Amino acid sequence: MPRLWYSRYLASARLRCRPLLISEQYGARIYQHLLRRTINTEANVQRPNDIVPLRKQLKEEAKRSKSQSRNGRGKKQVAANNEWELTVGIEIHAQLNSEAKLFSRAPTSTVAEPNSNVALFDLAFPGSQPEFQAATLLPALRAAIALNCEVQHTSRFDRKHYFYQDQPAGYQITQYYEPFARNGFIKLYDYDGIAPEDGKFVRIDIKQMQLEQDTAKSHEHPPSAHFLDFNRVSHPLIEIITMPQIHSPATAAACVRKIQAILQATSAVTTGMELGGLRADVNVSVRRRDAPPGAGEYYGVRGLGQRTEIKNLSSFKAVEDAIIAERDRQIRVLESGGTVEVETRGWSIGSTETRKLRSKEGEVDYRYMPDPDLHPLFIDDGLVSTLKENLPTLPDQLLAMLVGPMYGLSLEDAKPLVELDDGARLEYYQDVFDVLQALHSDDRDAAKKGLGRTAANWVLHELGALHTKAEVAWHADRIPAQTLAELIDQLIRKKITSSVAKQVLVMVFEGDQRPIQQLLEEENLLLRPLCREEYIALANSLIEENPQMVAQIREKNQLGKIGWFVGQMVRQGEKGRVEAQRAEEILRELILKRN
Ligand SMILES: Nc1ncnc2c1ncn2[C@@H]1O[C@H](COP(=O)(O)OP(=O)(O)OP(=O)(O)O)[C@@H](O)[C@H]1O
Ligand SMILES: [Mg+2]
Ligand SMILES: [Mg+2]
Repeated sequence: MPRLWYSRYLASARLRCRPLLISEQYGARIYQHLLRRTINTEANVQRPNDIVPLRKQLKEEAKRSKSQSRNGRGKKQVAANNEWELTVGIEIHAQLNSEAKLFSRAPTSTVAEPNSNVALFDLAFPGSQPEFQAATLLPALRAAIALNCEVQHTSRFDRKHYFYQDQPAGYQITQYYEPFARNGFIKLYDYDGIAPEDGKFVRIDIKQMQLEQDTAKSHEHPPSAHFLDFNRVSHPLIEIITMPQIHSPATAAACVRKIQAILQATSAVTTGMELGGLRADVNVSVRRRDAPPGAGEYYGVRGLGQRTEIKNLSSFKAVEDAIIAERDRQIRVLESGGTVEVETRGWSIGSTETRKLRSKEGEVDYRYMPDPDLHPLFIDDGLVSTLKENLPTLPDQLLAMLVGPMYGLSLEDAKPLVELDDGARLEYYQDVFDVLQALHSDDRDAAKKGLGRTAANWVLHELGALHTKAEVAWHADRIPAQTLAELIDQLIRKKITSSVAKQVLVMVFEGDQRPIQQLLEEENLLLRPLCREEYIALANSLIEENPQMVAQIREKNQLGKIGWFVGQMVRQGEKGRVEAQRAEEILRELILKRN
């Protein structure tokens, strides 16, 4: 057992919140007692400096897994899939988008100084009582409705007992016997990234959703110290439990990804997996396809193999990789005549093996019991139907809209727009599109058709690439939607060339604040089109200088080389005056039509 710095870290806590349901006088006494015990806090709190940022860990993990698949892991997987059936059920814990904690009025901010958002109840001070914060129910209900669950009229809170330093009360309050939502489902399509063997569509049932408290955050300081930050204690969570109906690692990852997208679309959560707002436990079992059904059963699903559970996965890739590793481990155990033990296992980013955390003997008996301090939760049907009517558009509906006639996008462009930057990219895209549409309000339908696709190309690829190159996170304010739309408009109206548009985009991205029209005029970038004769003269001089290339195009039909000539014309022509499309037309005429 590591030595705990529990009391010292706790002593640095500043209790900003009022104690709940206990007298002011009592609360004030405890508060003063805590302050008196404060010991040189800043000096004592060591910050971890050896922790590698998650993004970096994920990048390294991706590199490693690439080289692993090059080493032939893929082949083994196919062989394993033929003989053995994998079964997976997932438990997802998601932090709700709520200002208050589940049972106290302490704020839920995740960026605050450690131990600054803590009420006495969160620390299980004697005499403090839970006070259910009804507002936390709204994001939970939006999530349940979006996941097609039946919201229960009555649900209750239970205590799940275990002793660990991240849980000051010695129990977690959860909804074990009577959860607030049951019998939901999620639909996964091929475009969600499900495994090819799952075809175009699978439906995964959701057994239930329950409300529960989060635990404190432990900061490990090897070799023997743990610091505890109680800000996260009692942050409201929902646990979403799927039925054991997933049969491939890719589909499991797609399921978690889609649940996250739905939770984000309904503002049920504020952050996703990368920022720790969502964690997944995966339960894995295997069974031989040609053997009699196994003895395992889970709520009506029979014939399952023995499951193990891998806790606390914090990326979609980790979900997929941990399942692959655990499936392969179980197959190896069974093929060598062993049995799969009931176990809780762990997974580290970049690893190739799951590791045992505790076996059945080590499993905790949670001694569930109804919480005597909390009323049952009664949820009114009227509230559920109001929320249902006002539910935001869900990812599948958004995709359908983006590939539909109004925006006309390909699925390849629509998917990242929906998924990137927690919806901020899509919002920006729609703003750009709206301005463009307004600028073209007098065009006929046919002319308007390309607007959606052009805007997507600039938002996703051109502007996206600038962010990537500058290694900065997406920021919608960097180029206001109105400005980008005006720039695209100049391009569509052929007042500038596409290389000028890209050049201007970089200028604005780097801070040029001039309105687009003014910038184009002052920098002399507006297109003064060449006449046909000028294009022909330019093209002819290039054709004469490069007879071999011309011969290759004419004789070997190497049409791709026309692109090279186009590039040369754009470069050699007066700055910003040569339009690529027009140049290609002329080149094709001069080079090809002679034959
Ligand atoms: N044999 C099996 N193979 C694969 N998955 C299974 C199997 N049996 C059950 N599961 C999955 O395991 C999960 C069990 O979650 P549940 O919350 O009901 O229990 P738990 O894991 O014991 O509880 P907790 O981890 O919350 O303390 C479900 O997602 C279910 O689909
Ligand atoms: Mg569970
Ligand atoms: Mg579990």
